[in-house]
Amino acid sequence: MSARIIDGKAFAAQLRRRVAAEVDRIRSGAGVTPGLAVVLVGDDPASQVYVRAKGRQTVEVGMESFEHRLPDTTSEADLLALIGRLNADVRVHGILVQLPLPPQIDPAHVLDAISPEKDVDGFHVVNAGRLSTGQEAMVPCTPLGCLMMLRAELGVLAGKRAVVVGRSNIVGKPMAQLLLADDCTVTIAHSRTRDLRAVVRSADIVVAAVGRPRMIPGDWIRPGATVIDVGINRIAAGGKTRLVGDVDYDGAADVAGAITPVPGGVGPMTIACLLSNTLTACCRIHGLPAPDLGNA
Ligand SMILES: Nc1nc(=O)c2c([nH]1)NC[C@@H]1CN(c3ccc(C(=O)N[C@@H](CCC(=O)O)C(=O)O)cc3)C=[N+]21
Repeated sequence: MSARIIDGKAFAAQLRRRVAAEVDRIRSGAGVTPGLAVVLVGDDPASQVYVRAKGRQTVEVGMESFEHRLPDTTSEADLLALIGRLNADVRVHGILVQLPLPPQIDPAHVLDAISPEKDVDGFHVVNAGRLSTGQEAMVPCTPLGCLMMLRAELGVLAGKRAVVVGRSNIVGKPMAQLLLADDCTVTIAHSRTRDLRAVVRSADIVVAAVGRPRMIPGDWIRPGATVIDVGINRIAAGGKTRLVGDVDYDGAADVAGAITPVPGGVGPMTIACLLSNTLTACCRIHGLPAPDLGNA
């Protein structure tokens, strides 16, 4: 066990304190209170836990929280109508529609209906395009949190070999764009990658975002590498359940230079970045200088 443990929980608490101070500043200075609307369709228990955590932390940093819980029979038209109202609501600066959505609703229609400047998830195609062309964007929360932890751990990332395992629109692809913008040499690996072990083994930075419990063994990690584990997988363990990442933590911690734990790594940073993005969105909407909280 030699790796430094990257304490995402402490990191997130620190980011929330900075967000809270900025919220205070713009409330007293400009008379504006940032507001975040979270929409949950259906009653998936894990989603309810996250939505509750988001609502609580939003209020804790001094923002307004608007929660909308809709039945899992909600039609796409009704959800789009709600998004239209939130787009027009001047108290709302950020809109998050919790994914996944029930099968009768096409997530692409929903994400495209959210006004890009209120798209604090950064999932709208306009924000994806802006990120990939180096323009000011709303950046997806999970990769943004990973980038902040990497910068804090390593300082300058330029020239590092980064391997992102996973090519999802919400983590893998935007993560690769952020690392590229920080001048890393980036490889995106996935289920069809040949000799994944050798590819991962070449990396100074490994970001694992596949959603398969412990699929990356410790002996794939280059000694001294920095490992960011995005996976949050619930597995059965002795009659109970526990959370594990996409990386075999115990094995990787023996060889890595630094590693994020699960839980307590990327997850808490995701929510803190959501609050940071809401503050950023609010500042942009009101023409206020957006604070630098280590954003992309
Ligand atoms: N539009 C949308 N945006 C999201 O950002 C989004 C989403 N939909 N759908 C679901 C996923 C999941 N997600 C998590 C956030 C924090 C933790 C988190 O803080 N986890 C704790 C553990 C919590 C536990 O014990 O269950 C940790 O890793 O330490 C986990 C998962 C955001 N998501």
